Amino acid sequence: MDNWDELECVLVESGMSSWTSGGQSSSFGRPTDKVSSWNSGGGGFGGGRGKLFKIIGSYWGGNITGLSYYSTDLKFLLFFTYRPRVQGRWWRLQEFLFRWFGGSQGGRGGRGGFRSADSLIKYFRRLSRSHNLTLPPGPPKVTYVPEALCEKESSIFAHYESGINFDKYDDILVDVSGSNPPKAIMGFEEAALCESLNRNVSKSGYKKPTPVQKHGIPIIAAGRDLMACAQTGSGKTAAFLLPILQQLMVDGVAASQFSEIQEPEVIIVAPTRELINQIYMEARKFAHGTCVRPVVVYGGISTGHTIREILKGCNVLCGTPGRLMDIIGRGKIGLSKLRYLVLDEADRMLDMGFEPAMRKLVGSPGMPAKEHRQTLMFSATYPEDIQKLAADFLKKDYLFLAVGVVGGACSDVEQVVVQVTKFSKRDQLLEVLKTTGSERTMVFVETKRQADFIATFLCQEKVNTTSIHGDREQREREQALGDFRSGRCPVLVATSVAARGLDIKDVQHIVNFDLPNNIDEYVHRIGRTGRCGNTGRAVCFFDPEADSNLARSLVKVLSGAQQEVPKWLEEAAFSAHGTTGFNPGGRTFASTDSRKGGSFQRDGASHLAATLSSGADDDEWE
Ligand SMILES: Nc1ncnc2c1ncn2[C@@H]1O[C@H](COP(=O)(O)OP(=O)(O)OP(=O)(O)O)[C@@H](O)[C@H]1O
Repeated sequence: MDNWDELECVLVESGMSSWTSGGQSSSFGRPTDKVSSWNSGGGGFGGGRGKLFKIIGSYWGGNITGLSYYSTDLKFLLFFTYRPRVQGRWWRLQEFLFRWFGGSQGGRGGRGGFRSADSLIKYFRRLSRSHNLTLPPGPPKVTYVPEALCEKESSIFAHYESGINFDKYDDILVDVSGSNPPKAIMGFEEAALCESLNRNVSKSGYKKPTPVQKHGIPIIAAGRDLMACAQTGSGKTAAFLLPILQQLMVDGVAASQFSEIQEPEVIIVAPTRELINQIYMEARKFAHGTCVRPVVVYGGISTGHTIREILKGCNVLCGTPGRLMDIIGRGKIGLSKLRYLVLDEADRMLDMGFEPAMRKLVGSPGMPAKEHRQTLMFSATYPEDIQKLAADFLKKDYLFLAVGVVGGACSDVEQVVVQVTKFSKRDQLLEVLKTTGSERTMVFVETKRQADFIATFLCQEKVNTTSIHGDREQREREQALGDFRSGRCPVLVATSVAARGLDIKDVQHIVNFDLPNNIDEYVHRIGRTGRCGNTGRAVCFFDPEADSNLARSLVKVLSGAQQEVPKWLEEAAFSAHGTTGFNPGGRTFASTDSRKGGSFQRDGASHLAATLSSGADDDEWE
């Protein structure tokens, strides 16, 4: 039952016919006859009462991925969600059931009378116990092992050049709040890095630090906790890796190859497999030729392989939350030596989906209390409610570093908003792609199904396209990213799984085919281009029927990044009620540290609503 540790199940009485016929019409999705690869063996699972369950298909709606089981005796549907607490699906499932059973939204009648989703769930739990149901076996073992990495220096230090606007970083306003911040450095030489780190920095093509590095490196080196916010593509990764590696070098760590339990000094977490892998590659690059050994763990690859890698020695453990907690739970990782905990894309790591996992991580046996470790958080966006929550993880005197406007889009990205209708989008996408030619373009859509659909459509139109989303196997995801990086497929259709952190050379265009529900997600998506002083272009399809809730925040992001705001969008914004607020600071820089109660205002409840309704992305994340 190992794989089902985090699993919850619920029974839904009757309603079978509507499900099998696909007639269910909840806004949360609909059942399909798609059966996940690991359960395609069909039904006949032995339940508490023998042959009770038969798989009728996998339920994957907009927000939940789960499985449906049908009990012929009991006339029940049984839903499972895989690692729901980690991935935030559980809440959605509750909400779905609540509505379905006559909760706040009325719904399908059914039992009704439940005062809360909680009481509904309690009822299902009791029901499940009274029928002595047992869970089916978990998914089969994942056997995928990624190709061994190339050890050639030319590959380790491969990088792209910073762009013409790199020096413009010097003009960005920076605000450090909190007591006694250390002085910023002006060049890498002031960072007092050891020889091997200095060598690796210059082999990476870094000549001078970006603002987040100028301020972040001395703050971390001074042992302070940090919440840092800087625009996409401005070098946050090196801002935390360099001072951490430097300290490890000073203290002289060496990964032990002979221990059954590895005790890393550093844990870095990030929300997606591809991003954590990229952070690992950066750590490997900067640690090249030193005694520090980084290791990466994430879902979709063989656990045995992962454990073998860890047991070769591990100082810096990079992981996605699910696999990280799994490995810690298996007793392969001891936490007592941990000195640094880094949350990249920290606002994502602390929102509804991941917060429980992060709390579990910091509450794990042996994990040093926050007073005895250094906790570092980085992102380009920081909703105020998340900032408040983040403070739980940080020492009281943490520093808040804001480079530019918190949540602001990178001004090196030209943003164009095009008014569309649901039905004109595909043709308009083809029009856009005619102008981009073979230049690398990422097309963001809202659901996995849509990603498959659009990728297939583009292939039929003879556009070399690949796709990445959470339903693809890890091997396929890596292949897709590889094909896109190499230019074999210059168009990548992606869900929000690729919105954050990915740093891919020469991505010149972003198309928001579907707008996300959350403006922060938009900022991250368009930040896949215009990185490190380079310029890029982002086209956004705006369907007034579907996207009006984003109009106001979009106008604010556009004007904050000195972009042209179309008149029709301004009008739409004027008449619409935005679901998400956005720092209206725009031209004048304003303090954005929530402790100051500064001018940065976001309606906490509405952010929550936006997070909860944020499309299909939740089961995309690790
Ligand atoms: N000082 C520097 N000089 C030159 N290149 C740099 C420097 N710092 C970082 N880079 C490069 O800039 C690119 C973007 O850096 P990075 O991925 O760390 O940005 P980020 O701020 O984490 O972005 P995101 O918010 O999208 O995660 C990388 O290719 C990185 O190697």
